Amino acid sequence: MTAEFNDMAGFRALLERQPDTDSGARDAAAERNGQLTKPPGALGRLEDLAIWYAGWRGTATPSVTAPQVIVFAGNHGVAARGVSAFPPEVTAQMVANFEHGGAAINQLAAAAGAKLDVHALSLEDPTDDFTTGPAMSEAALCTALRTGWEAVDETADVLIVGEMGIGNTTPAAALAAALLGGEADEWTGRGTGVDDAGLAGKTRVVAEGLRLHAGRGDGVETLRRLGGRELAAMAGAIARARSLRIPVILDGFICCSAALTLEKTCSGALDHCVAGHLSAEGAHGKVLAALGKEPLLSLGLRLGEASGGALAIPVLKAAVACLSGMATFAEAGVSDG
Ligand SMILES: O=C(O)c1ccc[n+]([C@@H]2O[C@H](COP(=O)([O-])O)[C@@H](O)[C@H]2O)c1
Ligand SMILES: Cc1cc2nc[nH]c2cc1C
Repeated sequence: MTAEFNDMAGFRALLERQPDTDSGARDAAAERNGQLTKPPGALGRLEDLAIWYAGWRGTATPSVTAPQVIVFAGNHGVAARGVSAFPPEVTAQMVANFEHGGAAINQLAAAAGAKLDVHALSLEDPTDDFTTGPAMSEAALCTALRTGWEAVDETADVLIVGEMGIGNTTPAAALAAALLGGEADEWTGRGTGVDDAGLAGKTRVVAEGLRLHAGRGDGVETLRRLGGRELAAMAGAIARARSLRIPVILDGFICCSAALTLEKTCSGALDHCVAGHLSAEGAHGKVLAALGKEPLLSLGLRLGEASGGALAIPVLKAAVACLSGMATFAEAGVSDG
């Protein structure tokens, strides 16, 4: 569907009038969970996960049958500053690889029974280098937000968003630093594998960006100044999923920094999201802590492209299958405690 906003003010207004969880369905799911044939709490975090999902889907006995994974790709002016171990042309090359089925996410999405969509955002036109000015105009930001918004399949029952963008751990670090505070070096890491000199240069680039843009506006304005097209598209898709009451599994550091811009614009904007995994990029854990989200998995991944989110789909499916499919003590004739 066509997005319901034309400018940043319209997007902010939309974030403020998003639907909330269905507390009746959530409470009914919690009630049902308490009657299932297991000691109380014995399924650990799977129980909270399934109850959370039930609330967003509006039923005490939901199912997960239509997961959608979307990978957004973008290029970054700041990549010219030598912040990545790989050259910018790899972004478009990897998009071709996604389209030919050769990337990790093709296998992970298929293994999880998810549909995979890929959206490349103006790869031939990188964002502006944020050390010299804002990364994007308002129009460019809104075009990217709308790409994300319109990419969400209304019939999906869980959404995973991820990204591909050489250099994008630099804007992700800059966004996290600008919105959460602290020095640049607390937020930069090796990304695709920069060496010590590369990491030092990347940290200087983030510090330059912070001097120019930190404290100049809310999450959406900071996204315009320090973000990138694929980050904005992820934010737009996360917001659209909320409007459709589609729960979201977040991916790694770049995905969560993009999501953070929504939370900083409108508190509670990520209530329909869970953290799929903990990335090996060190600052990811700090972003998740700031968001109050505990990752479902911790497998040492630092790939992006929605990989950690996709890996969490089977965990969600299993949690929801238990909630909806298990027998109660009464049904099974098992004595409760
Ligand atoms: O998801 C993560 O936590 C993650 C951590 C490190 C790297 N990446 C991926 O690597 C690329 C960014 O790394 P870099 O070094 O080019 O900034 C981008 O395509 C991301 O998908 C992703
Ligand atoms: C090869 C490659 C694949 C990726 N997938 C996500 N980010 C990536 C970065 C590189 C360099």
